[in-house]
Amino acid sequence: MTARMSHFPEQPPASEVALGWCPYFEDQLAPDEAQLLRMRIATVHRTRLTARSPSGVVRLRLTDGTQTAGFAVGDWVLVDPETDFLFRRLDRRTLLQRPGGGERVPQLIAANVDTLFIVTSCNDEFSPARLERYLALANEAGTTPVVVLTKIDRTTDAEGYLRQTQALQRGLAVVTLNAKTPEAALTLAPWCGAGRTVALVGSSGVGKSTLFNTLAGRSAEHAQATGPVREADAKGRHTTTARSLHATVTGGWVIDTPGMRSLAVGDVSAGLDELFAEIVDLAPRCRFRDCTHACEPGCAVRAAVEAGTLDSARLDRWRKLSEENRNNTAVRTGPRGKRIVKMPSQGR
Ligand SMILES: Nc1nc2c(ncn2[C@@H]2O[C@H](COP(=O)(O)OP(=O)(O)OP(=O)(O)O)[C@@H](O)[C@H]2O)c(=O)[nH]1
Ligand SMILES: [Zn+2]
Repeated sequence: MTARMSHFPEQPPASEVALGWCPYFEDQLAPDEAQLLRMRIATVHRTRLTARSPSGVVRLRLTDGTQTAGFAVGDWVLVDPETDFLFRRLDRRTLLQRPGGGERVPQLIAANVDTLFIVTSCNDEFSPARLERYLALANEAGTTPVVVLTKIDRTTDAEGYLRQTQALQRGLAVVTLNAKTPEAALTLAPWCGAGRTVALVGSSGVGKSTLFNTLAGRSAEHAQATGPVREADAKGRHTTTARSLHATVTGGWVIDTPGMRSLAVGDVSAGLDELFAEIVDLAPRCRFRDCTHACEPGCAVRAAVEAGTLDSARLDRWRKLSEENRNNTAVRTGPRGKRIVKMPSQGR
């Protein structure tokens, strides 16, 4: 695969499909909605929304009482071509959000992200427990997690980090790279092709900004271009706004919002069953249906630990996360009718 480096400065997408439009959204259209523009939310502000289409970025006109907090960067919306009035938002394929406590509504971070790059380094920062929390978050949001192990140039044991990471979830994609080299964009290209949307999460200092600049085709000298840009609003005035939906050098999109960067590990944690599938699979073989795999006789999970086929540290981490999950479940209904499960913001 060859990276198209000509995307800098940012080109508008060639088509809606190149912007991420797919049958999932097409199927939601009523016959009389065919003439409406399909646009993707690029920025969300307190009182205004901007959206992107192959013809450029516009500030949407909103009917009185529209709550911008109900929109996320990456959302698909239908827009009146004559007036730029926002008609309606389409259902999301995936949603990353920070649950609000008590009466507070959840804060929407990014929608329709296909792949969540979970970034960590091949050094002391590496932590299976932290990665598992991010994996639970990605699973819950409906995005495909890919673990990106950076600073491969600083370790002699890249294989070891790779092996430990692959053991964390069945079928998990893991890549190793030096984020500072241009080849990093090629390594990530399989997830960043035309119409694909990605986002980056991870602790401070693991290389997210470096990777973002590589993906968006920005050299270190132009890195400040990731900050606020001046943009003409509907009345022609210039306002400062942080662009949040950026073209990648391989034809995809990378979402970068402040909320994305600080997405706390442990804000969300369903997706645990997908993460700990090997334990879920063993559980029906336990003598008791409600076995907690702690001290019950006839426990197939503990038998697997004794037989050496299941790591006891892994079982400990499963227990800890599941317990937190039970103690902190906020019973609410998610956007797709899914239960949203809240965990305390441990380790923040
Ligand atoms: N040697 C090496 N250095 C790297 C690599 N990735 C990042 N760095 C360096 O690590 C430091 C931190 O990288 P950033 O990209 O700023 O990390 P970040 O995750 O964006 O950090 P925050 O902005 O604090 O969240 C910088 O000095 C990078 O140049 C890598 O793969 N190899
Ligand atoms: Zn058991």
